[in-house]
Amino acid sequence: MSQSQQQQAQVLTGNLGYPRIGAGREWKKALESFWAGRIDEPTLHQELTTLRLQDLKKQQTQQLDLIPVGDFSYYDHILDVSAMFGVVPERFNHTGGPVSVSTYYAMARGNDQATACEMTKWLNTNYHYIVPEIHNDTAFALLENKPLAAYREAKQELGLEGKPVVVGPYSYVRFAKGYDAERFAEIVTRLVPVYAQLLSELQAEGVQWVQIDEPALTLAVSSEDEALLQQVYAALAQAAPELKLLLQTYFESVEAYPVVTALPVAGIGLDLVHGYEGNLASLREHGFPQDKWLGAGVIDGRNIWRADLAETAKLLEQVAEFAAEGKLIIQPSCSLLHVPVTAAQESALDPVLRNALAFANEKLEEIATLGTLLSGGAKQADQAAAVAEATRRVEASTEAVRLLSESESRTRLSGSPAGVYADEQLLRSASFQERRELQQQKWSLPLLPTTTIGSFPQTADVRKARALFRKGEWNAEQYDAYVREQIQEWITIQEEIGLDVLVHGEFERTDMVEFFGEKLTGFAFTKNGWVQSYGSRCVKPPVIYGDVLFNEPMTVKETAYAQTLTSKPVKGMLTGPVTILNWSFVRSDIPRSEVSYQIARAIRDEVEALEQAGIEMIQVDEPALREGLPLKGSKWDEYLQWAVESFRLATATVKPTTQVHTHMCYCEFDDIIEAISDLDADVISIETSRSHGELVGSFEQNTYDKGIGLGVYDIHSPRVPGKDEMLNMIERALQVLPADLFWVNPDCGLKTRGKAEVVDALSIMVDAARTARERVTADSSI
Ligand SMILES: CN1c2c(nc(N)[nH]c2=O)NC[C@@H]1CNc1ccc(C(=O)N[C@@H](CCC(=O)N[C@@H](CCC(=O)N[C@@H](CCC(=O)O)C(=O)O)C(=O)O)C(=O)O)cc1
Ligand SMILES: N[C@@H](CCS)C(=O)O
Ligand SMILES: [Zn+2]
Repeated sequence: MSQSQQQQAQVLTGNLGYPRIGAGREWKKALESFWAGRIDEPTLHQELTTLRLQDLKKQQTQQLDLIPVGDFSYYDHILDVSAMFGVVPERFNHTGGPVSVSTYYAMARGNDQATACEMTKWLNTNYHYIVPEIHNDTAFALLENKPLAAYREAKQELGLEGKPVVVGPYSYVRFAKGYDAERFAEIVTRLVPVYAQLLSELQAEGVQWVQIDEPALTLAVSSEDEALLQQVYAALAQAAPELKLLLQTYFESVEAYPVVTALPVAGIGLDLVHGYEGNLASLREHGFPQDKWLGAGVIDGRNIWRADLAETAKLLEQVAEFAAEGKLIIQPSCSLLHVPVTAAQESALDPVLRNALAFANEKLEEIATLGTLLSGGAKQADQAAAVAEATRRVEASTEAVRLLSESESRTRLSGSPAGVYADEQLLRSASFQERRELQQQKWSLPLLPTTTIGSFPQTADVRKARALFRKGEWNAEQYDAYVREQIQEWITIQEEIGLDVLVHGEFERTDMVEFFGEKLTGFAFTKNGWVQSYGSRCVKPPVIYGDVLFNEPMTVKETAYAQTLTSKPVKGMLTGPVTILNWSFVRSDIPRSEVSYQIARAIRDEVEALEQAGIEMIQVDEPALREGLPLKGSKWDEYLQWAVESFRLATATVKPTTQVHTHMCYCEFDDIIEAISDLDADVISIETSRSHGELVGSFEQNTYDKGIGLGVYDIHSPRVPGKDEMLNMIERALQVLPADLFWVNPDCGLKTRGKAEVVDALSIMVDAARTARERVTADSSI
């Protein structure tokens, strides 16, 4: 939109963040080439600059008023803030000045000298950020002004008046670790001058709008924090009075709404999709300040369905009532980092479904259309017709998708209606104590049994084999034979290493969710619907558009084959219903709980099929159970009830001697320990090592009374830890947990690692477990 049009417009349009991976995952390829030494640093900069500018040009074509700059990253945007403010842990030996690319990547991935910084889930998403390590006395300094550099580049190269984006001080410190909770306000206050400098430099450059992301404002905000926020934002407003600060919240409704909306900023961004009820209730109860812009997040940044633009326009009109004339910004509900780049490449998809999809680019089109519609003007009739047409298309495609799904499932989905399951479907037939004895007799495992989490390296070779199969150059027999070879090789390796419970290695799987989705009814798959999960690792979430149904056994062939190769137990490996749900793009016409129960019934069929095939140790992974936890505590009980019930529905019908395992990673466990215990799994393996043993602490305060494996080494780093390091982890855990319930395992699956490092690390792990075993046995015989 031109400057003069903008002046006349009654509303602005904006974006909050754009996927950084590129439509063809160019970003991932550039990063991985650099890490592998295939390209040098100048080439990395060049390739990422090209991509960054392309992304901005794409947004420019939509003629949005507020286009974010500085949201692009070389790895993670929280790590960018840490690098920018000199929050570099001592072990990386940073001696001042801007953080180098090698130190930046060492913080993210670790190197020979130093372990990586911890990584954890970004609120309730499948995106993982690098956790800032802040100590009580950390000194902050603005080592470089990244948003300013991004703004200058966009202006020089594209003539774009960008909107720099930065995570705000309150959220940055809340999502950091390493300081005492009572020092929180002091640390945030210490950061203020640095933010003030950053903003005043932007102001001096002539920047108009700055987006400050404060998603932590959707979490519980204490009264002390309210006072802190007032001080912080007063200081920032004073430092850069000419800047228009857009205080952006997302993923839920704002807490402390009256305080937040009274902060001295130019605009407040609200999520009107995932925070719809709460934010609308606050708008109704408290109104909206007439001196501020209201950023209306009406286009869903977390799902991939086209918006019903007529409905959205109605919502916008309703919301516009609260804002002063001409002070509305139409936006996505959050950054578009969480959706794929474009649906335009999905030509292989059923046209019915393809028509129903909107990825990042299509969402920006939707925003632009809404902007034109709400801005009025001479072409309003044309625009209304365009919106009506878009709406008709959505309605038609939604109806078509429903019919498509129903025709597949109508005759097959029978039994209890979702959510109403009898106890025999949800409860194991014996208590954990009874099962434990029976299982000990059956399995005769040594004290501190060793195992892994499921996957072994998905090498280039494994991926190539799958690609050949997909392209039709290999037939199913050739591909199966290749997978069997891999299984055989790794069963031998596991036996040689001396692990107690083996796995088949998951070589046949692209991804732990996509693989199951491909075999169930109700799922569709994109070709290029990639989303960043962490660093250069991407996932392609399946699309659940219909009722989910089991068709035929999905994992029995490979698992049973692996079991024929060894006398040691082979653990079956499944993904749990809540994780399949949370890592998919889910239909929005029925409650998520219902979809979860549908998946649970399908997984139960698989659990039973494995058991019938003689696989009597079965792991049902639920790494996304915690991620799905609502951000508001008031919504936890409802979620946990159906999430736990789904897991039990999937697993409870097995024999008492069948050992059910589960696994979780990348998350805090303290606050859901009770729910984890309610899953009634016989053994849980969890990630611990990247949090440097802190998680063990959460078990100190809680009495978890079932089998538990605490990860003893970080699988995200190529670094192979020494035996003493692992032994320390084990012995630290044994101070808290009874030895006869304790298992020894890595943090998570090993699919991202190379063969040599896995063999080394697991051999050391088994050695460490043996030593720990000897010590425990010696101690107990004294
Ligand atoms: C445990 N984790 C998972 C999360 N979410 C999931 N949905 N799945 C998970 O496992 N969230 C939390 C963590 C995040 N961890 C990871 C770990 C590893 C990855 C990863 O390795 N991603 C791969 C993509 C995996 C995949 O689908 N591979 C396909 C190959 C796809 C591909 O690249 N094809 C090529 C062509 C290949 C050729 O011709 O040679 C192409 O399209 O260009 C496969 O195996 O077949 C990644 O590469 O990023 C993700 C999350
Ligand atoms: N079984 C899976 C769990 C990842 S969370 C794996 O090993 O990759
Ligand atoms: Zn895991």
